[in-house]
Amino acid sequence: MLAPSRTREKPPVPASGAWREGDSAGRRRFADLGAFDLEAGERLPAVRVAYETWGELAPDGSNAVLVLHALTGDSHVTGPAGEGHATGGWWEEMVGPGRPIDTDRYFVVVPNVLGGCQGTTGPSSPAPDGRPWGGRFPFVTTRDQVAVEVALTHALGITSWELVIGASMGGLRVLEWALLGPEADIEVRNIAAIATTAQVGGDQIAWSHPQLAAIRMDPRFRDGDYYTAPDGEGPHAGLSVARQIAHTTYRSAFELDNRFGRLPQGGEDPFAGGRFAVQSYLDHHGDKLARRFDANSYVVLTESMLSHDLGRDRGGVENALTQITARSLVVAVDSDRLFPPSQSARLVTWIPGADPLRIVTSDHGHDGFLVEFDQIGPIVAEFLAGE
Ligand SMILES: CC(=O)SCCNC(=O)CCNC(=O)[C@H](O)C(C)(C)COP(=O)(O)OP(=O)(O)OC[C@H]1O[C@@H](n2cnc3c(N)ncnc32)[C@H](O)[C@@H]1OP(=O)(O)O
Ligand SMILES: N[C@@H](CCO)C(=O)O
Repeated sequence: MLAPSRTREKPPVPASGAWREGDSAGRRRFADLGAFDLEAGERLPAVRVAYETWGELAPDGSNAVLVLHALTGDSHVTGPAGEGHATGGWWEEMVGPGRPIDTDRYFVVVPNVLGGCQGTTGPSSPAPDGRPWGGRFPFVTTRDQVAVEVALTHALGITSWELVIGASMGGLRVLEWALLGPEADIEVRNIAAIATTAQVGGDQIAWSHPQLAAIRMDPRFRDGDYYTAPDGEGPHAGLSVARQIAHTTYRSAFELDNRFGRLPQGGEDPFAGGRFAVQSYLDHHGDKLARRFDANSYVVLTESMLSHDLGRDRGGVENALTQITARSLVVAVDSDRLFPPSQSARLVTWIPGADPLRIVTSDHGHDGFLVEFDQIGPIVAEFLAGE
């Protein structure tokens, strides 16, 4: 895991003049933030962040909201497909004019995460020698990802966040933000941590293990250096299998049994080489991700999630949680078997003054945060209104 851990005294703030705003692509804009020393000891000599914004920053800077996406999400939290985006926003019902995170009122910023494949520096970005980083891309932690988001915040001239909100892997960063933001002189007034945890545990590491193996064992993975492979092919099969394993954990056993049960897929016969419908469903989600996501980023981001331990170098999880000063909302999905409600309850127990745990009722498991807008929307709106 991590090389000898060292506590960063302050997240890196680029020296004056190191930051410059880059060009844009569609709605996305780019910020070049300079070099970053990573928690595990390596250095990224040049970090670029792709981000999108909605709304206007108030003259006193008091209305900024940071939305942090999950594993395969991106900066396109709302808005139509097109302008560089293959799909519409992944939290369309949550962010926009008159929606729970109201862009008529708030200035909403959504960065793409460090290590991803949507414009922020990641394994497919060029290394200093001009070739893609590929398998040479360094190990990054949740804290490194937040350190980059802290630098983006400074670069945008934002000194306080009214709300930092995210689910799943986004929620991991929300919790780090609650501690690293104030250390970097950025006020974090409210946090909303949805379907997430303070410390990735044995069950989550276990589910990740065969996903990482599926990608690495694909002969087309080539130790991560497949971008320039002669046949132009990457480890799509391995990535698809990884997604199928993950997707099973994103949905509930109840849903899979009741929605698909033992139904065969279309005209296929499962006893004669055909598939059950649930197998076809997983094939579909696996193939769809393999067409839109980079396998190296999947590996880097999965490993960054495994690094997540809010208590590392902070005297343990509970001690770390007690240092959170933001007003805090914690939301769990009752059928989430990946980030179970017990892990959310732990947050509420130890974050001083946290609102009572809000439980979303859903058959859809962890993915409830992407489905149950009728419940999550009012919960977030009520939390913001209650400030
Ligand atoms: C913050 C972020 O995480 S952003 C990333 C979010 N997006 C993703 O994760 C992309 C993957 N998609 C999903 O996980 C889900 O579609 C969600 C969570 C977005 C929405 O959940 P639901 O509305 O319940 O969708 P569901 O799980 O039923 O999947 C629907 C898809 O499965 C397909 N499907 C359903 N049954 C079958 C079957 N038997 N065989 C093949 N395909 C099937 C549907 O045709 C549909 O395909 P499409 O998405 O290409 O149109
Ligand atoms: N569907 C979500 C699940 C992980 O939270 C994603 O792909 O990011």
